[in-house]
Amino acid sequence: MSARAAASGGTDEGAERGGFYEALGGIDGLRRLTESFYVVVRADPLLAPVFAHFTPTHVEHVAVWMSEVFGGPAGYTAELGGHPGLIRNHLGLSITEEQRARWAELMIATATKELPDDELLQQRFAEYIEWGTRIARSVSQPGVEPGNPGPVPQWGWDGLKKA
Ligand code: HEM
Repeated sequence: MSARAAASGGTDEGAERGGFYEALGGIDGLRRLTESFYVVVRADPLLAPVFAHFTPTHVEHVAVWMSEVFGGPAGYTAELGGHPGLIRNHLGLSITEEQRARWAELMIATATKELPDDELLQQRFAEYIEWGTRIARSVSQPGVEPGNPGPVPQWGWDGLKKA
């Protein structure tokens, strides 16, 4: 194990692979992913009605959010309300488990087409999506008072980084 990995309590994996955000292809890679994803979502009978008020900025904002989560620039915190802003976007949507699971399934399937063909990268990305969609669903239920969710979560080669 490298000194850097040992110091952070992680494994060698991240230290040897470079940044997770860079490996994803940076903002361009994430824009390709979100653009493709929402084409599929809007053709999906279960999800199309959920995204009836869809706007093109939605695609860009999801790419900016993911960039920050995966170690890129902190644009969502700087300009789009940070973690509380992301939570606010989902309040009151009453996302069902079926809708959450479909969203996750379509995003993970799109990632296999649009993101690099790297097993660990695809696995960590899928884990983030399973984790993040559960939070989106949970805060979307009626009557939820979000409180302070803290800073934007950080996700990398070792999964969720401890704050
Ligand atoms: C990792 C999981 C998720 C992430 C990162 C995410 C990200 C985002 C972001 C960044 C926005 C704001 C877009 C904007 O500013 O226009 C947003 C809005 C929205 N999300 Fe999510 N989302 C997730 C999961 C879900 C799921 C599972 C659903 C439903 C099945 C969902 C439904 C929506 C809807 C309907 C909006 C638009 C709300 C509105 O503006 O009226 N999201 N999401």
